[in-house]
Amino acid sequence: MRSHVPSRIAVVGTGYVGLGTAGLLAHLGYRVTGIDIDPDKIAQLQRGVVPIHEPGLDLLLASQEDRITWTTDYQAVAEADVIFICVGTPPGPDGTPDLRYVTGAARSIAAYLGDRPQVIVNKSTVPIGTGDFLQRLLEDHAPQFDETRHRVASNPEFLREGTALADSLYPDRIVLGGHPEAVEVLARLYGPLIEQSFTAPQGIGRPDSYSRPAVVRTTLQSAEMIKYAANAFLALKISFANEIAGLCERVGADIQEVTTGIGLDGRIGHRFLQAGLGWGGSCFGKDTQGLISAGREHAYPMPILQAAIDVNYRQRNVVVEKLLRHLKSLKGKRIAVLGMAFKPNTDDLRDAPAHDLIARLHQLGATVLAHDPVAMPRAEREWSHLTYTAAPDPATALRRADAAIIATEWEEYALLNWRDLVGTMRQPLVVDARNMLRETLPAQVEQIGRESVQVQKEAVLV
Ligand SMILES: NC(=O)c1ccc[n+]([C@@H]2O[C@H](COP(=O)([O-])OP(=O)(O)OC[C@H]3O[C@@H](n4cnc5c(N)ncnc54)[C@H](O)[C@@H]3O)[C@@H](O)[C@H]2O)c1
Ligand SMILES: O=c1ccn([C@@H]2O[C@H](COP(=O)(O)OP(=O)(O)O[C@H]3O[C@H](CO)[C@@H](O)[C@H](O)[C@H]3O)[C@@H](O)[C@H]2O)c(=O)[nH]1
Repeated sequence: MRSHVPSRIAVVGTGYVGLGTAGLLAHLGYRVTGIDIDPDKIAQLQRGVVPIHEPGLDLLLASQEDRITWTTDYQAVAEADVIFICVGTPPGPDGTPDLRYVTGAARSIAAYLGDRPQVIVNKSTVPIGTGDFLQRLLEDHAPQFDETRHRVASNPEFLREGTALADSLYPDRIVLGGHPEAVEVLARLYGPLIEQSFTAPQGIGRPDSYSRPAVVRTTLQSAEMIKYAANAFLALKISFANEIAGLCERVGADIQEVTTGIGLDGRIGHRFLQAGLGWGGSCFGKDTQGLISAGREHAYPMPILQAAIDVNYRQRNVVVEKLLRHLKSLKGKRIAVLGMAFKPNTDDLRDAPAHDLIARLHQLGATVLAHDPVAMPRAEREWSHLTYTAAPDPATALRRADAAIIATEWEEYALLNWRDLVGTMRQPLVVDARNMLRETLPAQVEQIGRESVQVQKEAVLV
């Protein structure tokens, strides 16, 4: 295989990563086929309906409709120069990533590999060694397999939900692992991204300070490890902030001031030090567990990561403890939960802290009214096992509530007229579990890692 110039791309799996990848590559000028085994999802995409909430994605995909085809048929693999695997790798019961979707996708790809140079790229987050496993699987199952033509590569994805497009268009780095020829094909594919020579899509302009991504050319194993280690480190940083926050509350320090103070050290930085309800989502929990399970396989305990996980899930109880301190018992109490998605600007509910919060409040006898600006329809489908009443708006959730909990820092919650809304509550108690409120409230306001603010004090929360 010599490093050919790619033009046709197949993207296998049309979730958050697959849709982002398809939109990005089409925007860079490639012809893209998005393949998924879920016929409903493909039917929606064919009708121009984007099945997830991701700001700007619908506009981007609509602008590229001439370059992207959506299908359940793997036939397009035969014509593709580069095939991206973007399927899910959910955790199994012991935290080990379940590779059944990667294996399924690889077998389907194998059946259609052509007699031309092709790079098969893993974008899914996979255990270290999966690239080699994929190579062997293709060798065993692809009738046309030829290792001089067909190469496996790893190109981990670093996008965040809610800011997926900006993260994809203006990444800090592009990691390319595998045989140097395959890496070169991918470097050519990403040429316009590396050079930043594309026109910014509508509404997603280049950030002022941004210049170009770094390109990391490495082995399959190191690329796979970079992805896990990056997520583990970010998760660790958040748990560190939350652990320090707990002590701040006990010694009279203020976590917001403390993280500002430590973040100013260039070696530490401000990002991912926001204390609160802890991390959720489909990645941090899964990938920290995935790394620990890789360690277990090699009889290598990873106590720092285990501690980060323990601190994270303990954080979900901190909020309930704060409520109990004020209300004594939650039996018969009416509690408003604002925010259900694991973070703002997404409707993703995977491992969302609000889930555990709602379950615990109900278990303790409370009546829960929950609201989210976009995730409620999805919660109706995915959280049918939980007991709560969906509130059509924050005002309805707060009316006659004994307490309110802000579980997700949606901008619209910061913009609410809290003074008036607090007046409609049965008791003026707000647990701001994301430390987002900035105004003086006629209420008892509890934040994380900061002194609780009393009604009488009318203090300004900064
Ligand atoms: N969500 C994120 O923000 C994010 C960011 C970086 C990396 N990742 C990683 O990327 C991978 C995908 O994550 P996601 O959140 O996009 O997943 P997702 O669950 O949203 O989507 C996965 C898609 O793959 C499809 N699929 C499953 N088996 C298939 C097959 N054999 N052929 C074709 N399609 C198939 C599913 O129907 C689904 O639409 C995971 O490994 C994840 O850890 C996710
Ligand atoms: O200072 C912080 C930053 C984040 N969070 C929480 O952490 C979780 C994850 O947030 P974020 O990382 O912004 O979103 P994800 O979409 O989960 O993105 C992470 O996981 C993806 C999947 O692997 C990676 O691609 C990204 O680089 C990585 O940031 C959310 O619940 C946030 O509320 C905090 O509590 N404090």
